[in-house]
Amino acid sequence: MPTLTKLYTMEEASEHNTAEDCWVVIDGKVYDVSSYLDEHPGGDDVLIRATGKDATDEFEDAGHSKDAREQMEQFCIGELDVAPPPIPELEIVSKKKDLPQKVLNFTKQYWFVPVAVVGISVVLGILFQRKK
Ligand code: HEM
Repeated sequence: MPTLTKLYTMEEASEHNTAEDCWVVIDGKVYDVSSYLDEHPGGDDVLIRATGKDATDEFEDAGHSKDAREQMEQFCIGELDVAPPPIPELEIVSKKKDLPQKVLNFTKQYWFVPVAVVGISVVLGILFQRKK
């Protein structure tokens, strides 16, 4: 049967940052080490200082033994929720929607072209009529 892993955000985990209630995040997993503070051979202060952030580097730097790594599993209470940030909504812009506005702008800009063509045609027409 699949086991459900509890997920915690870093914000949630970092709220547990005291000697009575101390969680650390190591390699994507969340550990409640409150009951272990007094027993930790490296001291309780290092654990309290390791709260509120990813303490993987500090944990690895201390060169923990295989024994220590096996021991830590009993304090694991869940995993870090690393949901990707939400993708900003894309605005769907319809090109067709802009078309009437574009036609209007074009017409406003070049209204004189058809007027000039008609004008010139009329003038030329009159001139031809006179020549006849
Ligand atoms: C559930 C988490 C942890 C467990 C079970 C644990 C366990 C242990 C154990 C058993 C030792 C003795 C040496 C060994 O066997 O490796 C130790 C030493 C030490 N630990 Fe941890 N530890 C934990 C987390 C951390 C974290 C997060 C840090 C650092 C921020 C840390 C820093 C140290 C240091 C500095 C030592 C002393 C090393 C030395 O004296 O050479 N530990 N730890």
